[in-house]
Amino acid sequence: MLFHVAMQVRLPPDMPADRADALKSREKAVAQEIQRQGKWPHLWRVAGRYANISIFDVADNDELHALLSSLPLFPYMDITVTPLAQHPSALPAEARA
Ligand SMILES: O=C(O)C[C@H]1C=CC(=O)O1
Repeated sequence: MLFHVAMQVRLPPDMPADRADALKSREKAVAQEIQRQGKWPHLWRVAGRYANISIFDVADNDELHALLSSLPLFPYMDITVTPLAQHPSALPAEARA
């Protein structure tokens, strides 16, 4: 199942820089491991914001929740999930230029 996921990071302004840096470093390692597993095929920065737009490819809602809640920044993110379904006008990838 594909999910569109929008994450807005909101670190507390008074969080010490070394704590924030450690969280971001751990976040990167976990995010890249999930990508290596093929479960996070798109990760895009939203220009001008500490936010991303992602596509997750997972078995079900429970797996998505497990992955999102495993992210070290999870307590500091507002996350909006949109389940994706097939569009009847969408060409299969192999039919596109
Ligand atoms: O920076 C972000 O958008 C938040 C989070 C998502 C992946 C990652 O490495 O950090």
